[in-house]
This record gives sequence, structure tokens and C-alpha cells, in this order.
Amino acid sequence: MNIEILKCHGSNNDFVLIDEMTGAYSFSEEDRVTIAKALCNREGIVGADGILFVLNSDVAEAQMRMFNPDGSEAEMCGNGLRCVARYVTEKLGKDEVVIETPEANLPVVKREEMYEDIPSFEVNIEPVSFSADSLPLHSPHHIHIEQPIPALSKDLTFTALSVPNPHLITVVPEVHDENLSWLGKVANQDKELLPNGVNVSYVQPLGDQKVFVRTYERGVGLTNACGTAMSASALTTVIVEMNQLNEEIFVFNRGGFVICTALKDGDDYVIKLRGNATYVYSSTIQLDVASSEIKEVKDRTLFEAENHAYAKMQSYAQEQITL
Ligand SMILES: N[C@H](CCC[C@H](N)C(=O)O)C(=O)O
Repeated sequence: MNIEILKCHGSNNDFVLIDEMTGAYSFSEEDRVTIAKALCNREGIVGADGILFVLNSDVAEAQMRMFNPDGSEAEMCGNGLRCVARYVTEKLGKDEVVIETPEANLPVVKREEMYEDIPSFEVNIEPVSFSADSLPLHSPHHIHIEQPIPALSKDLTFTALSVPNPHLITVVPEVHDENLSWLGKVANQDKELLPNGVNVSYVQPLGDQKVFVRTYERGVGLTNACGTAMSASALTTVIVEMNQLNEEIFVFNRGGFVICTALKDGDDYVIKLRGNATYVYSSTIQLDVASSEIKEVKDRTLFEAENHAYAKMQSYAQEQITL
């Protein structure tokens, strides 16, 4: 089958967006898993941290379904939702729409530039829960805020929350990728402790309302950035009184930076995630579902200007981390 693809990214957490609103495709659930594994494969011709299927919705302007490279479907994807927000708002000629996701219909809005020539999109990250059952995390504690998890580490403490995909957050003085990789693998292998797996993030404080976040993503591994993890990390820094509620928190990552704001609505938290939604290229892929073989059947259309602009924003972000 031929599939039109749009390669895009949020903070260099990159995705393949496939528009099903046109009715051109009728993917089975098996097709979605095959497409995710084939197109995300970094040894293949495309390579990505996930697939964003954009579908029609009965309850919102569009629906997003996100699949990890291992074929698993995630409840939510923050960087991906910004890319879908840009795609749907531009397609419908609106600045604000609602996107249906598995556990919530989320408002998304086009915001002003956050860096020279980088328009920003702001999305709601919710529902948020600190209940261990919401991940699920099988633990003697109902709530984990800076609590040890002996099965994972003898000296780190963790905050557990779902947004609504599952996250473990730990604050560290310095980020070491090899330690995080090991921790992420152990956490995602222990199906007794975390039956649905988990995204694991290190948070390094950088000063007032500024953090660096590095994430080992469930179903992927280490990525440049994880939108839901950066949001969960920002909220965690508020809960542990490192940063302020209702104030912008600049979350730096390997791929750039985003701006998170944690808000409280009664007993519920919601996190506003604001960041880029950059297009890299569009193309047409021919996929043989039986063999999972893919080949490109059209020359790529490159979005060179916006990638040039984004490269400048990314080097600005790298400078902030080393300051
Ligand atoms: N790996 C994540 C899904 C993608 C989330 C991430 N790319 C984001 O931007 O939030 C999970 O399985 O929960």
C-alpha cells in the first residue's frame, strides 16, 4: 500500500504523521503495529520515535493515536500532540481545536513564536494522577512522591504519576545516560512492578524555574525529548517545592526546550506544554504489509527554512544547559 507521510518533530522527538482524515486508508490494528515497527526502524529508510495517526472524530476536530517503535500504543504523546495540533489547525484554518486522545479530549492552540521564526503550539497534558494504580505501579505505597523503589535503585527516590501515560521521575544533580538507560531497561522488564511499562526521567535543576530533563521512553529507549515526561517532570518540581505553580518552567532537553506551566483546578492538576512543531519532510512510502518491506516512491519535499530556524533554537538551548 502507498502511504503519504509527514516527518515532523517536537524538541527533536521525531514522528511520522499519517493523515487518515482523507479516508484514503483503512488500516487494521495489525497494520498499525506493522507500520509503526517498519517506519520507526532507525535502520530503515525513515526512522522515528513514533507514529501519529490522525483520524476523524465524533467528539472533536480530530483524533490522535500514537504508536511507539515497538508497536505499543501510548495513552498520550506531548511532543506528538503539538505536531498534530499544527497539522489540524492548518488543515482547518483555525488557531484552536480539540484533539481526541484515548483518555481525554485535549484543547490545543497556536501560540506566538517562542524563538525567532519558531511558532509555538500549546497543548493540555491531562488527566494527571499521582495514584500508583494509575500507572500501574505495584507498590506498598498508594502515592510515590520522592519515595524509594528498592527493585529499581538503592539510592534514588522516585515520584510516580500518569499524565495519563506512566512516568517515574527522579531528581539528580547530574544526568548520566548510561545510568538512565540501565534504569529504564530494568523498569520496563519488571512486569511485576510495572505491568504496562513506564517512561523514566532524570531531572537536573538548572536554577529558578529552569530544569534539564532526559528520558528513557517506554517502547523506544533514550530520546532527545519526551513531551509528557517533561510535563510530568515540571509538575514534580512544583510538588517537591523546587519550582512554582502557575509560573512558566523552562524545560531544556537534548533536542531544544519547551515551556511547561503546572496549574491546579480544584484537586486536579493540568500541565500546559508549549513548544515547537517542526516539519522535516513529506514523502510517499510503499509498504508491503506481509513482509514489512518499505520503499520510498516519491522525492521528498524538504521544509528547509523551518529546519534551519530550528537548528538556531536548538543551539541556543544547548548554550543554556552549559551555562
Ligand atoms: N513512549 C511514550 C509515548 C510517547 C511519549 C513521548 N514521545 C511524548 O512526547 O510524550 C509512552 O509509551 O508512554
